[in-house]
Amino acid sequence: MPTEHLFVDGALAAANMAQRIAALLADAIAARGVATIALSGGRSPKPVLEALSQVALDWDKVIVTLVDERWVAPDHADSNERLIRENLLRGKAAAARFVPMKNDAADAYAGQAECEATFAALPWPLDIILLGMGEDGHTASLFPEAGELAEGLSTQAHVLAVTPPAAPHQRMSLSAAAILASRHIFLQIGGAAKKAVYDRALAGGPVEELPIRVALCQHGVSVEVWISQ
Ligand SMILES: O=C1O[C@H](COP(=O)(O)O)[C@@H](O)[C@H](O)[C@H]1O
Repeated sequence: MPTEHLFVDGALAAANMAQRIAALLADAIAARGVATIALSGGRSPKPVLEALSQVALDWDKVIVTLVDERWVAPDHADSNERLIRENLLRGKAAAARFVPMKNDAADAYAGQAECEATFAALPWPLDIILLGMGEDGHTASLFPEAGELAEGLSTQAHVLAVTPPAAPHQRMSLSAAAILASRHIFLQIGGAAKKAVYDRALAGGPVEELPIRVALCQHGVSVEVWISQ
């Protein structure tokens, strides 16, 4: 069972979560000299990224990367890299090393081999993976009904290119195996609709129906779920 943190206020959840993440990053630096965190994009992480950017930490020893990316230019409004650069990699956190998923390939499929080489060179297991979840139960870019879902759930590669069935842009996503090659998984759940999906995912069923079950229905990695209204 995941550990649940319940908040009525999203800002309070973000502030507490940032402190918890910073403490784990500091522990990792103390233990191994380096800390690694892979972050989600979308709307949910912005407040926690802003809070984290103001925390005092040996940020020059922190590697920041993504759990998924939309295959758009890094200055595009939908770019997850842009979200991280604008909200986390500033202030105290400006010294962190950012490893992008997006490269210069024309599409995500053409960029997959280079991205895999980049991710294979990271120090696994990653210390923290911060997941989001869509109301369709997708996490990272492991979408229900995507043509690449079976591959994403079974491959031992770190990343794969994905075409979402009902969302814009080709994606690059961590595989299920890479998500579970981590020391701590955090999941952000905001609002009643996502909470209902989360409850359904916890109740059990096929991972293909709600891919967030990759993180929730396993016993190898500790999972903290941060829930706000
Ligand atoms: O497309 C994506 O969606 C999920 C959820 O995003 P949110 O806007 O509902 O928070 C996100 O976790 C993922 O990284 C992103 O690429």
